[in-house]
Amino acid sequence: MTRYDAVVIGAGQAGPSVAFAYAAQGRRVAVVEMAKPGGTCLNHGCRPTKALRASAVVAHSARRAADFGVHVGEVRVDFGQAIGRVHTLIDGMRSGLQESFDSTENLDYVHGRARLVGDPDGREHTVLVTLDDGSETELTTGEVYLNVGNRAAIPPIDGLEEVPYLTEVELLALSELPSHLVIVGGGYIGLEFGQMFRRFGSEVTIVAGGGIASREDADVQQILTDLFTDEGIRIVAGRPSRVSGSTEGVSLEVPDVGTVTGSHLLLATGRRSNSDQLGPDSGLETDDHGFVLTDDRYATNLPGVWALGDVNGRGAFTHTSYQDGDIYLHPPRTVAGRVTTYAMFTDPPLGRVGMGLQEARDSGRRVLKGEVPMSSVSRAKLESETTGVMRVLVDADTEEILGATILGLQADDVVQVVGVAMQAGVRYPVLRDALPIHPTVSEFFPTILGALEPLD
Ligand SMILES: Cc1cc2nc3c(=O)[nH]c(=O)nc-3n(C[C@H](O)[C@H](O)[C@H](O)COP(=O)(O)OP(=O)(O)OC[C@H]3O[C@@H](n4cnc5c(N)ncnc54)[C@H](O)[C@@H]3O)c2cc1C
Ligand SMILES: NC(=O)c1ccc[n+]([C@@H]2O[C@H](COP(=O)([O-])OP(=O)(O)OC[C@H]3O[C@@H](n4cnc5c(N)ncnc54)[C@H](O)[C@@H]3O)[C@@H](O)[C@H]2O)c1
Repeated sequence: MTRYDAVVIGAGQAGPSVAFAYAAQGRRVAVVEMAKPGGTCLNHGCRPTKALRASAVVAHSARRAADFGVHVGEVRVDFGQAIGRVHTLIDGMRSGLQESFDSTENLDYVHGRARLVGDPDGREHTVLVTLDDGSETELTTGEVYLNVGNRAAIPPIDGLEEVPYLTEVELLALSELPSHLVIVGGGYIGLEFGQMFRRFGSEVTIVAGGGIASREDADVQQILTDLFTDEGIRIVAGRPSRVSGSTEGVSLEVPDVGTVTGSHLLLATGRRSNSDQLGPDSGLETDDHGFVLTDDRYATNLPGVWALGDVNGRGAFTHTSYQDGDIYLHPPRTVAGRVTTYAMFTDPPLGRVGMGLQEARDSGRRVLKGEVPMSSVSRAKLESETTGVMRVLVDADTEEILGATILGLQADDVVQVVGVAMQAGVRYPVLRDALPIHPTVSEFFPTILGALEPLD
């Protein structure tokens, strides 16, 4: 048994910063990680996918090069080389993080699966760690930081246990390009991977319950549907009822649609909390989805146990998880009132913050809407990237900015202008009257906010 001042479970986005800060203060800290340091984002999430996306964007640009007067000859994608580049980048980042753990005084990095036996009085919690050789070690502490994240949710489809299927983890481990990738799920993961693999040369079919990007405004769904269809991706609206093996690889029965076949099957139907990995004796209170309930400074129902990152259900992104650690380390900051800005990295990307159209209609407020199609934005025209729309919603009475939806060139960065304004509580005339740079996408905010109309 070893005693620590604090134990961090999960080396994802939030826990390491808490561990490094405590170790620097001379406190004795253990970080327990069952997989690889860096969690989902570094190993099979944001970073490898955005590195791979860069290859897909280059392939797409090369195919369009002649439109810009540049002649490159036949475009051939070497998937092995593209994924090799990803692994080199990620391996380098991961070893940098591992070195930081290994070289930090007062910090022990423990590789194993942790179970929590929470002390309801908060005096002494026990963390039981199953090590790689199957043995168990016991850590005791007065402070536990849970940073255990999420994993892919596997949908209940008949026959699934009899066919090989992939989540993002196995997809990113492939060294050969699938000839036909069937993706179940039309959310962020399904769309980002679907477009990339199509651009690498796979046939791609997306089977999406509720259609693609189903949480977004209807026009955004339509633009993305048209874009994906134009790129040769087949979109099937429905939920598979049965999966089986076929000569090609897999075969899915989709009610009212028929049979969909492909060589590989990727499941991207949402995430589930890893709180169950902490064992049955944690004593933690969770909601119906397994997210650990916390107050605005991440305290759980167990005194001396805090939950940071995806596992607290207050965000589902690397930036929200990382910021949880930062907020926790800087009292009296709290997560209350956080404005979450986020992006889906299709090409072009979708940038989002605050309300969409339906939420604004349902809000009971008097809402004004300003929008322009990307085809009117000079920068987009100059770069021949005119797909998309820019939209901002504001409250007619209070002049609050309620939300923005930007699908188009550089939307992942551009939307942050609105996100910062919302977080700062800026009223829309301030953004309308600010001086933007020409020719940028952001220069259209004054135009949009100068021509607001009532939301129908
Ligand atoms: C394909 C994909 C693409 C994504 N792209 C983006 C993006 O572009 N931008 C973005 O902001 N977000 C993106 N995300 C989401 C982002 O990766 C997560 O929101 C983020 O990683 C959450 O961080 P976290 O620290 O809360 O958890 P995680 O990063 O998941 O870390 C949790 C860690 O806890 C460990 N763990 C769990 N249980 C135990 C246990 N019992 N014992 C020991 N260790 C344990 C896990 O092994 C893991 O390493 C993407 C996700 C996926 C899957
Ligand atoms: N760019 C980013 O920030 C980024 C990228 C990827 C993932 N992520 C994070 O990961 C999370 C999970 O992404 P995701 O794409 O797996 O989930 P999601 O919740 O975004 O989308 C899942 C989709 O699958 C559909 N679906 C569910 N069950 C189905 C079934 N049985 N058959 C057919 N369709 C079904 C749903 O209708 C939904 O549209 C995101 O919410 C996000 O937080 C973020």
